[in-house]
Order: sequence, then structure tokens, then C-alpha cells
Amino acid sequence: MATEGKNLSQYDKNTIPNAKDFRFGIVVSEWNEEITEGLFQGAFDAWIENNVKKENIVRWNVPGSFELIYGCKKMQESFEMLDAIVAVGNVIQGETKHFDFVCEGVTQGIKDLNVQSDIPVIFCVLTDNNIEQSRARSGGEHGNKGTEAAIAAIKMAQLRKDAKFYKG
Ligand SMILES: Nc1c(NC[C@H](O)[C@H](O)[C@H](O)CO)[nH]c(=O)[nH]c1=O
Ligand SMILES: CC(=O)[C@@H](O)COP(=O)(O)O
Repeated sequence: MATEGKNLSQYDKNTIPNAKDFRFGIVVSEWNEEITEGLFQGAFDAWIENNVKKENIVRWNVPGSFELIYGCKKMQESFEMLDAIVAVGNVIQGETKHFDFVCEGVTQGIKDLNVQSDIPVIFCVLTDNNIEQSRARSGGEHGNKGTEAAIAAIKMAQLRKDAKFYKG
């Protein structure tokens, strides 16, 4: 189902693991700040609503979405106690093919971080045709992808915790 048919902010609280002891990182791109700040707020509010302590949320900023790769990698290396990281960006189609390369690059880079590190990195990068689509997905008519990403981070942190338990 496309975003058109769902609200990114809606989730069933009864299905969310207890997040009170989880520690999260969030790396935020400064490009399209209006959008990325809205995505950050959606994620932050969702974590607080699910009992994550403010002191257990670490935020770093990077210049653009392409730098999310390096920023998340360094956060993984610097804060080994984190349970998950959210990468926040907004890439909007311009006149050239640059959009394609940035989107592909950050997608592959974040995928690689999930393969190479034990700390999951959640993909909260909007790749839109125009600013209207971005606004609709960062607190507008389609909800907030930041909220969706924060909930995904909680669920992946719990999966990681369960996996460690079973591994012994
Ligand atoms: N056009 C957008 C960019 N471009 C900048 C790149 O992300 C990167 O910072 C630059 O190529 C230097 O390495 N970034 C976005 O996040 N959103 C855009 O729409
Ligand atoms: C994704 C981008 O880098 C893009 O917004 C830049 O715009 P343009 O393709 O017109 O240079």
C-alpha cells in the first residue's frame, strides 16, 4: 500500500515493545530544514510518547542526506551503547540527475551500515518529487515518516535485544 492509502503516524501502541530503557541516536540532514526538522520532531515525540528518556536520545546534524552515511557510521562507532539509529533526510527532485545519485547513494550507504554494524540504522529519508509531497509526509495529510521511523527503531531495538538473548 502506498503512503497515499495510509497515515504514517498511526500505530497500535499495544504492539510497541517497552522502550523505557532503550537509547537512540538520530542523525538529521540540514538540507530542506523545514522538512527534516518536522521529521525529527515526529520521531522525538513518538519516542517520548513511548517512555524513552530524553537523556537517552543523541542527535547529530549533517549538511545533506549524502552525509547521513558517514554521520551514522561515526555515531555507531562513537556510541556503542545505542540500540538503534534513525537517519533523517529529505531529497527533492531538481532539474538534473543529481537527485537519482543522492537517493541511490544514501540508500545503499545506509543498507551497508545495517550489514556491517550491529546497531540498526532506520531509513527516514523522504525522496520526493516536490516540496508538497515532503510536507504531506512530515506532519501533513499523510502523517509523519519520522514517527514511523521512531517506531521502527523501537521494534528493531527489541529484535536486536531478543537476538542477543537467544545467542547467549
Ligand atoms: N539536493 C539535495 C541534497 N544535496 C546535497 C547532498 O546531500 C550532499 O550534501 C552534497 O552532494 C555534498 O556531498 N541533499 C539533500 O539532503 N536533499 C536535497 O534535496
Ligand atoms: C537532489 C539534489 O541535489 C537536487 O535537488 C539539486 O537540484 P538540481 O538537480 O536542480 O541541481
